[in-house]
Amino acid sequence: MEEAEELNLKSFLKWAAELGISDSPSTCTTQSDSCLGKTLCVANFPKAGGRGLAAVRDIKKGELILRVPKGALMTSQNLMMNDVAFSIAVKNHPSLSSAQILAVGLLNEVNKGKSSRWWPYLKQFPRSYETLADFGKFEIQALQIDDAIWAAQKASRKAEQEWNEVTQLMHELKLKPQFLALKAWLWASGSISSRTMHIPWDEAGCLCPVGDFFNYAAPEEETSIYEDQGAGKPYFMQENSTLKSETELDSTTRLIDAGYEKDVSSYHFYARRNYRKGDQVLLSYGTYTNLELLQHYGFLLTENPNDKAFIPLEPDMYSLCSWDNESLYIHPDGKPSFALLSTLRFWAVPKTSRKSVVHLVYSGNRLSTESEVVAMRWLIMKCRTTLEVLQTTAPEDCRLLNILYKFQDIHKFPEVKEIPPPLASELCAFIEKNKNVASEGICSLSSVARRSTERWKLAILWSIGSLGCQFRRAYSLLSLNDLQDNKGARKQKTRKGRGIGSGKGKTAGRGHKGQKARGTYKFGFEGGQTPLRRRVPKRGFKNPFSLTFQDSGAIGKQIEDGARLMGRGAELIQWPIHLEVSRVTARAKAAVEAAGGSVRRVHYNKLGLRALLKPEWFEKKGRLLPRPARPPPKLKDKVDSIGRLPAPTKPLPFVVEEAESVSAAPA
Ligand SMILES: C[S@@+](CC[C@H](N)C(=O)[O-])C[C@H]1O[C@@H](n2cnc3c(N)ncnc32)[C@H](O)[C@@H]1O
Repeated sequence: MEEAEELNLKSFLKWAAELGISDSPSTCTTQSDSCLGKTLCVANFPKAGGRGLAAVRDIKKGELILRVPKGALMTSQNLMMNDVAFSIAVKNHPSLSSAQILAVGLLNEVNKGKSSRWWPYLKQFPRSYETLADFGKFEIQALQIDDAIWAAQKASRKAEQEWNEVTQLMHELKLKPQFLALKAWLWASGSISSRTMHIPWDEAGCLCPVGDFFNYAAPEEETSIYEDQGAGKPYFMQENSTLKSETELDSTTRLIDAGYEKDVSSYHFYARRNYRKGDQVLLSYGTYTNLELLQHYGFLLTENPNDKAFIPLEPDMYSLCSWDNESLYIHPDGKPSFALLSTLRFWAVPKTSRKSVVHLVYSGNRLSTESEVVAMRWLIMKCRTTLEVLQTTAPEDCRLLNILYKFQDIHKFPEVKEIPPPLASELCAFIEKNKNVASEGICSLSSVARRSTERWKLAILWSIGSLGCQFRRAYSLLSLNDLQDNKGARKQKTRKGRGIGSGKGKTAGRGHKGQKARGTYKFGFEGGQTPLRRRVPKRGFKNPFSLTFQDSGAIGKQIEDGARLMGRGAELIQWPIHLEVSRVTARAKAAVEAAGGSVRRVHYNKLGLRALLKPEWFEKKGRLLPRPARPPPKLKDKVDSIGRLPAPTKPLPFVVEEAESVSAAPA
């Protein structure tokens, strides 16, 4: 820092301390020489915003690091209160916006020079800005992309129009001729655009001494959630929002890093994260794309997580899209936004099936690999055509950037042959127009030309860094598992035996006669050799005549081949009971007979058992009940009688009639 600048800064910090600005609000600093030094100090960060504020000690997240009282804020209200002439003049121009009034008020104070109470502060303002409104025609064209060119043209048109609107007021205030010029107006409106902070009572905001020394860092994710809800503005920048007091929000849950606090009538700045001694302390002005940063603040971030490259759709796609154009963009990593992706997925499915997939698309689902590939191919093609229409390629832009850096660093002009052809004519014209040749033949750039190169560099940086990267990254959207064959790369399957015209119609490529021509053979046939099922010896035996009896405790379970009475619990039988079962064990029989009862082994075959247990089945089918089957000779000794069908309703007459029934049974 030069000596004069250092002195100016010193006197500014003293002036600020007198107004009550302090970086240690909790300690009393009435007679201090500087408002800074306890928590923050002014430092230079060439790679991150130039002049900024650094931590002089370790700072914890959420700590209050700077307090600016209301009286120290430069607002239209404040300016009018201290200048009656300005206040009267403004009242005669009710159509002016609050930002215009603040900008005129700023010029009015500059016009007063040293007699202005804000003079120490005004000397800290930059001499010029690089916002889009300051871009000349040449620099605007260097942006290359239509949207950006249009935004820059609109910004400079708006600035000119606002200047025309305030000229009358500036004349009434009798400003010096240099402050009536467009250049002065651009400076004033650039200051308002890039240095003001939000206050709830004035849309134009306020100029906040020392507070406007904080450089910018993009908001972190949790902050942006809240910002999204406020349509792109951080919470503290939204209208009607008053900052919650320190007591309402504890330091760790604080969502914002600066804001006006009504209850203490001051602007407060909080640390958004932990800082080590010497770190630059940064502030989030809001969520901005690089083009918006360029438009409002005149700088770009090399890594901006909030950057967007907007994608215009084809006319037929807009009818399928319910999102506004603002949400159709590519992220810095090249991935499409949710709105863009779902619109493309919807467009990629055939018209007839769109109705059935609409809910899937809007819940973020992939529909099919084919539609995904179609959507991504369209996006890649769009990015490619956007890049192809640019006048210069990325490597050419990089070369040009190098040349422009050389301009400033060593004041040496490149040989024309070093310059890539598409740029040569522009660059040569620029050099010719702007070079100053000193007596020894050494060339240098005028200060105007140097500022112009600054903006030119920003325009190129934007087009290669911000926009180009996103479009180029979009190429890598397709992953390996999305790959598929080109059309025609797969041969159609030969359809055999479908007409002689195909050449494979008559014998279908199988030749004449024989097993191969007929082509059908038994399952397991191995061409005549001993088949596997005969080569391997049999193991085990399954008796197809075996019967499975449930034991008599299984009454209620499904009975398969009959019921067998077992001896378990035989001691419990104390009354005479007469039983018919399929089989009985000796112990069970002895127990039943000991109690005076009897057990008889009755033979039913499977069908008979079914008729015994489920006679209704036969009735339902309209079939007659079968006749009871006789036991096979092998089982003759194992049964006492054949069963009876239908099921007996009365107890069997034992003892006397038994002999008769046996003799009546067929042999
Ligand atoms: C509120 S002022 C911050 C202090 C400013 N550096 C100064 O010296 O007065 C905003 C301006 O600082 C610069 N700036 C802030 N953050 C920046 C960053 N991260 N990278 C580059 N420039 C930045 C831009 O020129 C912007 O217009």
